[in-house]
Amino acid sequence: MKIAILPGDGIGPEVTEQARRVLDALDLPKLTIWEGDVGGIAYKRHGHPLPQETLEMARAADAVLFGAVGDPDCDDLPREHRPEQAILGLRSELGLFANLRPAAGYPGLEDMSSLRPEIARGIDLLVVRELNGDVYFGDKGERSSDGGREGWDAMSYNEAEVRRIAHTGFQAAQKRRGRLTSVDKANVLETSRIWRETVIEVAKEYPDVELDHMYVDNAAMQMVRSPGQFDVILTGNLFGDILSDQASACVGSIGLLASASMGERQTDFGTFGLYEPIHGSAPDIAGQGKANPIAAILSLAMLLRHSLGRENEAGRIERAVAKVVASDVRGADLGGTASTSEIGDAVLRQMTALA
Ligand SMILES: NC(=O)C1=CN([C@@H]2O[C@H](COP(=O)(O)OP(=O)(O)OC[C@H]3O[C@@H](n4cnc5c(N)ncnc54)[C@H](O)[C@@H]3O)[C@@H](O)[C@H]2O)C=CC1
Ligand SMILES: CC(C)CC(=O)C(=O)O
Ligand SMILES: [Mg+2]
Repeated sequence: MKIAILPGDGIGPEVTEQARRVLDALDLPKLTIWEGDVGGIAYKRHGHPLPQETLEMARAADAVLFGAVGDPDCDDLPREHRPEQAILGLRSELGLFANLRPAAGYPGLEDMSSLRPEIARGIDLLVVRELNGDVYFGDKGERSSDGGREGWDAMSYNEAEVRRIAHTGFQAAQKRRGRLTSVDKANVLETSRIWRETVIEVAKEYPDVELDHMYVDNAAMQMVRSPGQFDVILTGNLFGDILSDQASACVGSIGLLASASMGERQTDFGTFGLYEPIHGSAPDIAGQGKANPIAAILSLAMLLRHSLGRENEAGRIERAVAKVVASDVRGADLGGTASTSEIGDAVLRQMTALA
């Protein structure tokens, strides 16, 4: 089993270090771990945010554990050299079109939700976000116009792209509570009209899944009004990016939500994937020991489950995390004083207790 760890920038290395401690504590046999540069640090060391060597390492692995990229020092670089291009490049080069972002409330954490506790208690949803298309990958540029400089980013989806992510969404709903909400903006966007019609076509293959459609503006409102109504949310790259950050505040903190990015490639142990917290490099708290490493640790659990077939270990990590989250060991994001490494220590202690 080969895991490539790409810590990246800002709090990326801080949270990834705690996930690495958890991985080491599992003492898995026949595991090889590689580490590579990505993002702003890679640009500074190698002149490119996604060096060829890093991409090849990711390709050769069974799974990638990713931290975060983004560095204010790089804000003025041309787009192709900015750190964020590295994660977009990995997602497209590795064919990772399906981004799974689970968001579920934790008993004992309702007080930290941005919602009233009785509303927060009902959250148990999965955002299935398309990851290889939409405005992030469309034609883009800058031109002069009568109104000064004009930027554009083309939004597009074709039927094949929608179909494959729709299958992921329906199959996820079958394994959960059998409900799928497709989120679009079909009242005004051509992209969304194709999206909606294609999802309706695919739905015929999943008669056991209850499908509904929601415009994204309403979905954002419903997410804070009554998030318990959602089971699986199927949506595009941009809307999924935004709604999943919003879901994290409903749960309690962006430092809690993990994600899996999957494609079609099978490994000897499962499906190849890249696993990362949903948050970014958080330059505002980087280097201060304030980052919550739970999202990175839960990303490792997803990696073990989906790419390495290690359900027992994944479950053990998740149970340990639930105990820590329900305890008084909380970071600043959850109103506490525990540092990044103290939260890591607490997870390791719970893992030992559960062994
Ligand atoms: N996949 C990736 O690598 C991503 C990279 N980014 C990049 O990260 C940089 C910062 O972006 P922002 O918009 O500020 O988003 P962000 O997610 O890095 O931070 C948003 C807010 O949440 C807080 N936060 C984030 N993670 C936390 C954690 N684990 N524990 C406690 N608090 C946490 C931050 O301190 C900040 O106040 C930018 O360069 C952005 O492009 C943003 C999102 C994803
Ligand atoms: C750098 C962004 C494209 C990534 C992001 O915000 C995300 O995937 O959540
Ligand atoms: Mg995001």
